[in-house]
Amino acid sequence: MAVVLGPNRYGKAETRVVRVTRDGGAHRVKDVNVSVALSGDMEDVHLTGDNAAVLPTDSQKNTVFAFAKKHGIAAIEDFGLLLARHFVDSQPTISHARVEIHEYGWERITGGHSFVRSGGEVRTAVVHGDGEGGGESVVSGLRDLVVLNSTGSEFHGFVEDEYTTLAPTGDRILATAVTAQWRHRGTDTRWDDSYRAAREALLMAFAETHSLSLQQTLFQMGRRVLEARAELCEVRLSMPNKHHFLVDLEPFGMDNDNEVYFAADRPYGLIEGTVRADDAPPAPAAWN
Ligand SMILES: O=c1[nH]c(=O)c2[nH]c(=O)[nH]c2[nH]1
Repeated sequence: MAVVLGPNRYGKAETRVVRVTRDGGAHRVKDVNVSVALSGDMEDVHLTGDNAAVLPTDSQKNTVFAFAKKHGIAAIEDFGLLLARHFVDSQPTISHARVEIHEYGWERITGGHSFVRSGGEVRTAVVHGDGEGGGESVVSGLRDLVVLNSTGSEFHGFVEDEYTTLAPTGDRILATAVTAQWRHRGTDTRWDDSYRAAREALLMAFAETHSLSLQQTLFQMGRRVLEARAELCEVRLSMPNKHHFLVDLEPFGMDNDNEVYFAADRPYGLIEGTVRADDAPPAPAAWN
């Protein structure tokens, strides 16, 4: 039996960078978490310990900080593309770069330099690049977008076996924390506009769908994003069903007309799916 090296990659994960841009007294803050993973000519380092092809992960981290200073951080997709191109184009031993960036939003409170962390959600981007002339792909998205409908949600007509105790309902709370990724057809995109519109489409679809299941809501959310944005071709959604159970108040002589709920944190149903345009090109590296 011969033993061979399989697919591999390496890089500095989770470099946390805060970039302050000072326009006079009005500051702007970009708060990001950058993970780089490089691959290429890495047989020797694994098989013999020869590091001649290895750009240290420490240098990768330093590059992230230096690029934040030199180029600033515009849309995280732009910053990811800059870094991916740099690593592949400057290093003969590196043929592919993956850069994943998470962004934490800050809103100005008052004056020029006081901020409050906005929402709980995190904006995400994954960029893959093979260097100049090679393929590039971008997947954008968000995590932890927490939403709740206090009515407009039903769940009934489901399978009932000998273990089913769930009562059908015509009116329940529907709540979830959306993780979504959407893939771009190309890289010539106004990333911030695209992100804002996709996020808005997700929210509007969640709010406006009279839901018969979280699965149905999921499909409507993905569909709305694709219908709103021609530059996008596929949406992947992962949504925990954050169950809210009506509390039995009868022992206290009170009724409960959908007013008092117990918000359970676990277990939760986990509803996941992708919604695709029927002309979507084959999925690129950033998607998988
Ligand atoms: O929207 C729902 N989908 C399910 O598949 C499911 N299963 C369950 O117990 N409650 C729910 N709700």
